Amino acid sequence: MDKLLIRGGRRLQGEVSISGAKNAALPELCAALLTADPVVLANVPRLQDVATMQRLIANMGVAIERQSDGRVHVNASGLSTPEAPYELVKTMRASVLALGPLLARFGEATVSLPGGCAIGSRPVDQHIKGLQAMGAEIVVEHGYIIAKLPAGRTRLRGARITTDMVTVTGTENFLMAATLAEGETVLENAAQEPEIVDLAEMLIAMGARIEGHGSSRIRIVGVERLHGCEHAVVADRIETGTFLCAVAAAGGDVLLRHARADHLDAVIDKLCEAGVEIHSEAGGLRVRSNGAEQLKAQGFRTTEYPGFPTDMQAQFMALNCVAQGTATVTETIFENRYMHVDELLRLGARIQVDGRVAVVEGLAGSGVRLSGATVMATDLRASASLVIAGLVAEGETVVDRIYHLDRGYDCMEAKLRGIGADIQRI
Ligand SMILES: CC(=O)N[C@H]1[C@@H](OP(=O)(O)OP(=O)(O)OC[C@H]2O[C@@H](n3ccc(=O)[nH]c3=O)[C@H](O)[C@@H]2O)O[C@H](CO)[C@@H](O)[C@@H]1O
Ligand SMILES: C=C(OP(=O)(O)O)C(=O)O
Repeated sequence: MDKLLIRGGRRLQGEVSISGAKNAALPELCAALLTADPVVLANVPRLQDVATMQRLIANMGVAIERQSDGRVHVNASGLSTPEAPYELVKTMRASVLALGPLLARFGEATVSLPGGCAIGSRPVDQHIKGLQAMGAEIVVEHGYIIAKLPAGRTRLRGARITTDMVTVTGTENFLMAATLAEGETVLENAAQEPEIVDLAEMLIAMGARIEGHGSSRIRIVGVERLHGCEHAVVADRIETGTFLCAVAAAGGDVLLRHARADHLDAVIDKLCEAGVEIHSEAGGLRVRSNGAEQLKAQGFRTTEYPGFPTDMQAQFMALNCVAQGTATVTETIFENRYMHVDELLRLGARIQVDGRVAVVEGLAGSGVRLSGATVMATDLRASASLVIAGLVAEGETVVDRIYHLDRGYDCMEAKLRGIGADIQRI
């Protein structure tokens, strides 16, 4: 099983190319199931979840092929099996995104309850409730969501859907399902993440009638059919934020090519308050830092977009561990997203967790540094936080179970090595 060996203490210098967003590419691959025409997705990141989604879609009888230039061609004209079996979805939350498109185009879908990061119980009750409001008959049996249209109906019907909480993949499922439904669907309390906007733009390019994406109220008027399109996946704001934290902690001067500051305001504001220099320039985002010793730890509270993303909580916490002062972090989205804390403690971090609140006492100025050790990745962003900690720890850090990291980062260690980190896969 692969591990990462990191020798800490190197400054980071040069350029990194930010890949397409995992959390946009995955729904967009599912959106290709909504049409029998060819769809081409460009800027698709090379990562395990995308490979899993490709297998899942191919298993339905769909032609799907990745080209060497990062384009993925999908042709769902021959889709024969509207099913997502457990074996293929157990590692990936986003597999639930097959439900809306399959139901909308074929009137039936059988999708295993999804896996993904074990950061909370992560039910899909809102997805089911919303699709039921659109006329689907749904039962959950033997670990599968089995959905179909009632006898005599060929299309979902538009509905007003108000979810109990803001849900990203829930909003994406309803958005995709509603494009082919009869009549108007209004999504209240919709997620506003850039990945939702990117998906909506792709659907509009396929002929969908959508307005309000990027706000909490999205209106969709269903059409009878969608056509093919070519769409480029938006840059990954979480990969961007991860590299910003890595450079902030290790110190250095790096250009993040293709990165978009406008999708990461909450994180960039905190990094600037900490003392990191970040500005947009031709081709991307420039980050400069004199290293964590010079930075001030920052408190934050994770919330839905445009607030501080839960997917950046672990990486920013690693930075706080080595900065000056004490900071309070509150995780409001997932009830079990502090699994990196025990591993950071193994490296010598000072963190106390009480429920959803973590108090981090930064080591800068204390005369003590993080010291390299063997740690275990427990989920995707936890893995990234351990890599950041390893970049600044004294001596060697070995991060075990990096299959979590490979789920969601495109060649992370190669990109870090390219800017001077001493990191290798063993
Ligand atoms: C593939 C993908 O895009 N994953 C992202 C997506 O996950 P995902 O879409 O799974 O997260 P949600 O936005 O749905 O979850 C938000 C909260 O709502 C709860 N909930 C959600 C749906 C539901 O039916 N019932 C329910 O109780 C969840 O348990 C969680 O506490 O958004 C999360 C929040 O920004 C990110 O951390 C994930 O990276
Ligand atoms: C939690 C994440 O992914 P997933 O929803 O796919 O588990 C993530 O991307 O940080």
